[in-house]
Amino acid sequence: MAQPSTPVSPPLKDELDIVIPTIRNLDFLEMWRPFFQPYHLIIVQDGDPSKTIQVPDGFDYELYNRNDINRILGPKASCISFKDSACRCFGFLVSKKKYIFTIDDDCFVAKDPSGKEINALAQHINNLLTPSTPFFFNTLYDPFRDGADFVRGYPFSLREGVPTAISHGLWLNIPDYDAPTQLVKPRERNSRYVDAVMTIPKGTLFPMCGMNLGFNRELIGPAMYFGLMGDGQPIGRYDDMWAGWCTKVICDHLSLGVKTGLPYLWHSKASNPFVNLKKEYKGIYWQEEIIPFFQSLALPKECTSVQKCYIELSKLVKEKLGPVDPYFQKLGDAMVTWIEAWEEHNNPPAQAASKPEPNDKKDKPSAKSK
Ligand SMILES: O=c1ccn([C@@H]2O[C@H](COP(=O)(O)OP(=O)(O)O[C@H]3O[C@@H](CO)[C@H](O)[C@H]3O)[C@@H](O)[C@H]2O)c(=O)[nH]1
Ligand SMILES: [Mn+2]
Repeated sequence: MAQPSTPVSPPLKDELDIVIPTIRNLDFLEMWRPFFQPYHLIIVQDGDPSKTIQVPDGFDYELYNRNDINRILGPKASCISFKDSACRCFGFLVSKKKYIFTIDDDCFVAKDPSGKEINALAQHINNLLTPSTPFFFNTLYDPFRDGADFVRGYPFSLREGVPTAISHGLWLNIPDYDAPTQLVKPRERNSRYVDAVMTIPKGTLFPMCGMNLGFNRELIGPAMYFGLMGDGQPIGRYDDMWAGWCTKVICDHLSLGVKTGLPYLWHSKASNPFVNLKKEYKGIYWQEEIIPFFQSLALPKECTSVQKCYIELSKLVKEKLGPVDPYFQKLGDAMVTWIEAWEEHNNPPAQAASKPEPNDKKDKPSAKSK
């Protein structure tokens, strides 16, 4: 007699949080319910904290607004952006899980060329649980994928690969273009589905987009700071780019891997290119100085942890980019504040026996699932 099959637990069910920055409603979750419902959500509500964001029933979540961020971080809340999707990194900081998947609230389930709905989360998990190959490019792309392998001439000494820290997914429909490109190509849509995952080679930077992103929080979390953007800042929409450049140079230094390609999701909403231009324009010319800075960066061998790398990076940002604009002095300081906040919430000093238990009411979210 056939044995009843034991239900298979969703992969990393208790080891992964889904972080969503939002200024809108969260109806998009209905389409993701089959894939997301087993997982815990961390919702970072940006903008007016007095606004109530409805979370569809049946999801396990905690929701933080700006009042929570200020209460939980105190003065260190100054490093968390306001009125920019950069606020999502607060969710990375308060998570207690090993893995993070972050997604924008205008991103939906896409279909692959066969018409099958894509479980983007499962693909990110697979990307993160299989090694990367940053030191030698495999021309058949991801060698750890079913039906592929290392090609002839690939050194056997390199075939073990390295741990994967980041999985960068892509988008059908509205591509993540900058404002000038959006302005000249307002109707361009991405319909090209490229069935590939590849490791971004060591020494190569890339424009990391935050709308469909997975990462191993234990390997690279302290460097996933999305910078000072939005309200009160001279720049916006470079949050994920900044985090991508910082994390990539640190991954290269620590021999960790970054993958890009599958999974795709369906990006539905084109933000206003004129508004975006106002947010981006300084970044468009600053990056001509920022990229050579990251490309020429050499972190000392004494930097053996992400935190040490990041603190060293913050010093170099102030020293080398400070002359570009005083903003980078502020950003360098905010990078240090971020690490201090990260350590406070993730590696607190052992509580002396005599000290009272910390009042964890302080760290409670505004709202959470029933
Ligand atoms: O002030 C804000 C604005 C938006 N959000 C939330 O952030 C994401 C992305 O917002 P949106 O989809 O409107 O913007 P896009 O231009 O498509 O975003 C791309 O640019 C990057 C911006 O840095 C972003 O990562 C890319 O996807 C949504 O969830 C909004 O609700 C916010 O929190 N605060
Ligand atoms: Mn969007």
